[in-house]
Amino acid sequence: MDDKLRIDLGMASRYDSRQRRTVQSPASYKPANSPTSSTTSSFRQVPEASADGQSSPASSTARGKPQYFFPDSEVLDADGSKENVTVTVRFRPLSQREIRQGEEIAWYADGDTIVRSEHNPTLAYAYGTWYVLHLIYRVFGPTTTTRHVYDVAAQHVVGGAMEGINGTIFAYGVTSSGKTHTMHVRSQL
Ligand SMILES: Nc1ncnc2c1ncn2[C@@H]1O[C@H](COP(=O)(O)OP(=O)(O)OP(=O)(O)O)[C@@H](O)[C@H]1O
Repeated sequence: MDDKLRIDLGMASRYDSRQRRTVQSPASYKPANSPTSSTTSSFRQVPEASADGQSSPASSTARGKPQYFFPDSEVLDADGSKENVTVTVRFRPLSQREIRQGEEIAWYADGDTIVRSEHNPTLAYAYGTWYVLHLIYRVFGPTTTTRHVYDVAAQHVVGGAMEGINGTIFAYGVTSSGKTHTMHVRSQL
């Protein structure tokens, strides 16, 4: 990743705790080719492979045997309306130090849903683009307040938790990309 790309990726997910009963503990998840175990989304149960490599019917799965769940792309809408995991991208402004050092913006928020390369405008990630297996939901520019990011990207997950719906919000990005600022700093809302 370009070291001048200053983005902070937040991912929020929610799902009804009633569905949770059908899912094994995280240790038994086996997401297909997922770069991170925390990017769980909607899952479909895949018939467990028998010892000879053939799939056995789900109904023959013995109690206590591990069950594996894979991301099910079929449940995802192009508009993300059925997606339980969303990715939001937040750009922070260049710091004074970076400005002094002559660093430049490499990527920017082009509207609410597009991340575009400053150097190659034809290169962009747009709403609906798969990014680390999930859909970019919203893109926030450097003037966006943390309060607004929270309202758009996180409040519904927090509200869901109050109603008993499991949810996770986390931020990831390179060092100094703004994870703590986004997730923690109340005084800078
Ligand atoms: N949206 C923003 N607007 C203004 N300043 C910001 C913004 N995001 C981050 N900063 C500033 O950038 C610096 C780095 O941010 P922060 O500490 O949140 O990064 P981090 O991703 O948590 O870093 P690390 O991974 O090293 O812990 C801080 O000084 C912070 O105040």
